[in-house]
Amino acid sequence: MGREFVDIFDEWADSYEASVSGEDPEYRDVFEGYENILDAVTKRVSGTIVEFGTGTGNLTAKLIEAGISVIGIEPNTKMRQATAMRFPFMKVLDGDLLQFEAETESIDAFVSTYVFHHLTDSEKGEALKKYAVLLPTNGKVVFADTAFISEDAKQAQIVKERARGFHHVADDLEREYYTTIPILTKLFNEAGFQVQFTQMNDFVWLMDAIK
Ligand SMILES: C[S@@+](CC[C@H](N)C(=O)[O-])C[C@H]1O[C@@H](n2cnc3c(N)ncnc32)[C@H](O)[C@@H]1O
Repeated sequence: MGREFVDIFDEWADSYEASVSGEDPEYRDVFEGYENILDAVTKRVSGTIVEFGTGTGNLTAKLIEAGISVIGIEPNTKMRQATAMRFPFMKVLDGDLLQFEAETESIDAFVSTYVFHHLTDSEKGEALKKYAVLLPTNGKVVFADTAFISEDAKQAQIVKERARGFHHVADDLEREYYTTIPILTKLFNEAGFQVQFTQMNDFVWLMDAIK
Protein backbone atom coordinates (compact mmCIF):
# COMPACT_ATOMS: atom_id res chain seq x y z
CA MET A 1 0.00 0.00 0.00
CA GLY A 2 1.41 3.38 -1.02
CA ARG A 3 4.45 1.74 -2.57
CA GLU A 4 3.34 1.74 -6.20
CA PHE A 5 5.80 4.51 -7.19
CA VAL A 6 8.86 3.24 -5.31
CA ASP A 7 10.52 1.64 -8.38
CA ILE A 8 10.49 4.95 -10.28
CA PHE A 9 13.24 6.05 -7.90
CA ASP A 10 15.61 3.23 -9.01
CA GLU A 11 16.07 5.18 -12.21
CA TRP A 12 15.81 8.67 -10.68
CA ALA A 13 18.29 8.01 -7.82
CA ASP A 14 21.37 8.72 -9.98
CA SER A 15 20.09 11.97 -11.50
CA TYR A 16 18.05 13.20 -8.52
CA GLU A 17 20.64 15.77 -7.36
CA ALA A 18 20.65 17.33 -10.86
CA SER A 19 16.84 17.60 -10.71
CA VAL A 20 16.71 19.34 -7.34
CA SER A 21 19.45 21.78 -8.33
CA GLY A 22 17.43 22.92 -11.35
CA GLU A 23 19.50 21.27 -14.10
CA ASP A 24 16.41 19.48 -15.49
CA PRO A 25 14.29 22.24 -17.11
CA GLU A 26 11.10 20.17 -16.75
CA TYR A 27 11.42 20.01 -12.96
CA ARG A 28 12.97 23.46 -12.40
CA ASP A 29 9.71 25.04 -11.19
CA VAL A 30 8.87 22.03 -8.99
CA PHE A 31 12.20 22.38 -7.16
CA GLU A 32 12.31 26.21 -7.24
CA GLY A 33 13.56 27.33 -3.81
CA TYR A 34 14.38 23.73 -2.79
CA GLU A 35 16.89 24.74 -0.09
CA ASN A 36 14.40 27.24 1.33
CA ILE A 37 11.70 24.53 1.43
CA LEU A 38 14.01 22.15 3.33
CA ASP A 39 14.95 24.98 5.75
CA ALA A 40 11.27 25.84 6.33
CA VAL A 41 10.51 22.25 7.38
CA THR A 42 13.64 22.02 9.54
CA LYS A 43 12.98 25.16 11.55
CA ARG A 44 9.48 23.96 12.53
CA VAL A 45 10.55 20.77 14.34
CA SER A 46 12.75 19.67 17.24
CA GLY A 47 13.53 16.64 19.38
CA THR A 48 13.24 13.14 17.90
CA ILE A 49 11.65 13.03 14.50
CA VAL A 50 10.75 10.49 11.83
CA GLU A 51 11.52 11.50 8.25
CA PHE A 52 9.70 9.69 5.44
CA GLY A 53 11.21 9.28 1.98
CA THR A 54 14.71 10.51 2.79
CA GLY A 55 15.80 10.13 -0.85
CA THR A 56 19.42 11.23 -1.19
CA GLY A 57 19.33 12.76 2.31
CA ASN A 58 19.06 16.48 1.61
CA LEU A 59 16.38 17.25 4.21
CA THR A 60 18.08 14.78 6.54
CA ALA A 61 21.30 16.81 6.31
CA LYS A 62 19.52 20.03 7.35
CA LEU A 63 17.77 18.29 10.26
CA ILE A 64 20.99 16.73 11.56
CA GLU A 65 22.80 20.06 11.21
CA ALA A 66 20.06 21.62 13.39
CA GLY A 67 20.77 19.08 16.15
CA ILE A 68 17.62 17.06 15.55
CA SER A 69 17.62 13.31 16.12
CA VAL A 70 16.38 11.74 12.88
CA ILE A 71 15.05 8.26 12.11
CA GLY A 72 14.78 7.79 8.35
CA ILE A 73 12.10 5.66 6.70
CA GLU A 74 12.73 4.98 2.99
CA PRO A 75 11.18 2.20 0.87
CA ASN A 76 13.52 2.45 -2.14
CA THR A 77 16.71 0.42 -1.69
CA LYS A 78 18.97 2.72 -3.74
CA MET A 79 17.69 5.83 -1.97
CA ARG A 80 17.95 4.14 1.43
CA GLN A 81 21.57 3.24 0.68
CA ALA A 82 22.28 6.81 -0.47
CA THR A 83 21.05 8.24 2.86
CA ALA A 84 22.74 5.51 4.92
CA MET A 85 26.10 6.09 3.18
CA ARG A 86 25.84 9.85 3.76
CA PHE A 87 24.96 9.44 7.47
CA PRO A 88 26.47 6.11 8.65
CA PHE A 89 25.60 6.89 12.31
CA MET A 90 21.88 7.25 11.57
CA LYS A 91 19.02 4.70 11.48
CA VAL A 92 17.61 4.50 7.94
CA LEU A 93 14.91 1.84 7.88
CA ASP A 94 12.88 0.11 5.19
CA GLY A 95 9.28 1.28 5.47
CA ASP A 96 6.85 3.80 4.05
CA LEU A 97 4.37 6.51 5.02
CA LEU A 98 1.85 3.91 6.19
CA GLN A 99 3.86 0.89 7.27
CA PHE A 100 6.90 1.63 9.42
CA GLU A 101 8.53 0.66 12.68
CA ALA A 102 10.46 3.66 14.01
CA GLU A 103 12.10 1.65 16.82
CA THR A 104 11.77 4.47 19.34
CA GLU A 105 9.57 5.15 22.35
CA SER A 106 8.83 8.78 21.67
CA ILE A 107 8.38 10.76 18.46
CA ASP A 108 8.05 14.57 18.51
CA ALA A 109 7.31 15.06 14.82
CA PHE A 110 6.92 13.45 11.41
CA VAL A 111 8.46 15.26 8.44
CA SER A 112 8.83 14.78 4.71
CA THR A 113 9.44 16.73 1.51
CA TYR A 114 8.04 15.71 -1.90
CA VAL A 115 6.62 12.42 -0.56
CA PHE A 116 3.01 12.66 0.71
CA HIS A 117 1.53 12.52 -2.83
CA HIS A 118 2.49 8.86 -3.05
CA LEU A 119 -0.61 8.06 -1.00
CA THR A 120 -4.19 8.25 -2.22
CA ASP A 121 -6.34 10.74 -0.31
CA SER A 122 -7.92 7.90 1.63
CA GLU A 123 -4.44 6.57 2.55
CA LYS A 124 -3.32 10.10 3.50
CA GLY A 125 -6.19 10.23 6.01
CA GLU A 126 -5.27 6.79 7.35
CA ALA A 127 -1.62 7.81 7.72
CA LEU A 128 -2.45 11.07 9.56
CA LYS A 129 -4.64 9.18 12.02
CA LYS A 130 -1.76 6.78 12.65
CA TYR A 131 0.65 9.69 13.30
CA ALA A 132 -1.87 11.28 15.69
CA VAL A 133 -1.88 8.11 17.80
CA LEU A 134 1.93 8.05 17.94
CA LEU A 135 2.42 11.76 18.75
CA PRO A 136 2.04 13.52 22.11
CA THR A 137 -0.19 16.59 22.47
CA ASN A 138 1.58 19.41 20.56
CA GLY A 139 3.37 16.82 18.42
CA LYS A 140 3.81 17.91 14.81
CA VAL A 141 3.48 16.79 11.22
CA VAL A 142 5.42 19.07 8.88
CA PHE A 143 5.29 18.07 5.23
CA ALA A 144 6.12 19.97 2.05
CA ASP A 145 4.70 18.66 -1.19
CA THR A 146 2.98 19.58 -4.43
CA ALA A 147 -0.68 20.45 -3.93
CA PHE A 148 -3.21 22.74 -5.59
CA ILE A 149 -5.78 25.22 -4.36
CA SER A 150 -8.45 23.38 -6.37
CA GLU A 151 -8.92 20.56 -8.89
CA ASP A 152 -9.35 23.23 -11.59
CA ALA A 153 -5.96 24.71 -10.69
CA LYS A 154 -4.39 21.25 -10.96
CA GLN A 155 -5.94 20.63 -14.39
CA ALA A 156 -4.77 24.09 -15.54
CA GLN A 157 -1.21 23.21 -14.45
CA ILE A 158 -1.33 19.97 -16.44
CA VAL A 159 -2.50 21.87 -19.54
CA LYS A 160 0.31 24.43 -19.01
CA GLU A 161 2.97 21.69 -18.70
CA ARG A 162 1.75 19.92 -21.87
CA ALA A 163 1.68 23.24 -23.76
CA ARG A 164 5.34 23.88 -22.97
CA GLY A 165 6.28 20.29 -23.83
CA PHE A 166 6.95 19.19 -20.24
CA HIS A 167 5.23 15.83 -20.62
CA HIS A 168 7.14 14.09 -17.80
CA VAL A 169 5.78 16.60 -15.28
CA ALA A 170 2.27 16.44 -16.79
CA ASP A 171 2.31 12.61 -16.75
CA ASP A 172 3.54 12.68 -13.14
CA LEU A 173 0.70 15.05 -12.13
CA GLU A 174 -1.83 12.71 -13.77
CA ARG A 175 -0.30 9.46 -12.48
CA GLU A 176 0.33 10.19 -8.78
CA TYR A 177 -2.04 11.42 -6.07
CA TYR A 178 -1.55 15.19 -5.98
CA THR A 179 -4.43 16.65 -4.03
CA THR A 180 -5.94 19.98 -3.05
CA ILE A 181 -5.60 22.26 -0.03
CA PRO A 182 -9.30 21.88 0.98
CA ILE A 183 -8.97 18.07 0.96
CA LEU A 184 -5.72 18.21 2.94
CA THR A 185 -7.29 20.60 5.47
CA LYS A 186 -10.19 18.16 5.99
CA LEU A 187 -7.86 15.15 6.35
CA PHE A 188 -5.60 16.90 8.90
CA ASN A 189 -8.59 18.18 10.91
CA GLU A 190 -10.32 14.77 10.93
CA ALA A 191 -7.11 13.23 12.32
CA GLY A 192 -7.03 15.78 15.16
CA PHE A 193 -4.52 18.33 13.80
CA GLN A 194 -4.69 22.08 13.36
CA VAL A 195 -2.90 22.86 10.11
CA GLN A 196 -1.50 25.93 8.37
CA PHE A 197 -0.46 26.05 4.72
CA THR A 198 2.20 28.26 3.13
CA GLN A 199 2.80 28.28 -0.61
CA MET A 200 6.52 27.81 -1.34
CA ASN A 201 6.54 27.88 -5.18
CA ASP A 202 4.10 27.21 -8.08
CA PHE A 203 3.80 23.57 -6.97
CA VAL A 204 4.87 23.08 -3.37
CA TRP A 205 2.98 23.94 -0.20
CA LEU A 206 4.30 23.69 3.34
CA MET A 207 1.85 21.90 5.67
CA ASP A 208 2.53 22.73 9.31
CA ALA A 209 0.25 20.70 11.58
CA ILE A 210 0.03 20.42 15.35
CA LYS A 211 -1.90 17.86 17.41
C1 LIG B 1 10.89 13.04 -4.80
S1 LIG B 1 11.79 12.04 -3.65
C2 LIG B 1 12.03 13.17 -2.29
C3 LIG B 1 13.31 12.91 -1.56
C4 LIG B 1 13.64 13.92 -0.45
N1 LIG B 1 12.63 13.88 0.57
C5 LIG B 1 13.79 15.31 -1.00
O1 LIG B 1 13.04 16.21 -0.62
O2 LIG B 1 14.69 15.53 -1.84
C6 LIG B 1 10.55 10.95 -3.01
C7 LIG B 1 11.09 9.88 -2.09
O3 LIG B 1 9.98 9.21 -1.47
C8 LIG B 1 10.19 7.81 -1.51
N2 LIG B 1 8.87 7.15 -1.49
C9 LIG B 1 8.12 6.70 -2.53
N3 LIG B 1 6.97 6.16 -2.08
C10 LIG B 1 6.98 6.30 -0.71
C11 LIG B 1 6.09 5.92 0.33
N4 LIG B 1 4.93 5.33 0.08
N5 LIG B 1 6.44 6.18 1.62
C12 LIG B 1 7.63 6.80 1.90
N6 LIG B 1 8.52 7.18 0.94
C13 LIG B 1 8.20 6.92 -0.34
C14 LIG B 1 10.99 7.58 -2.78
O4 LIG B 1 11.69 6.36 -2.74
C15 LIG B 1 11.91 8.80 -2.78
O5 LIG B 1 13.09 8.57 -2.07
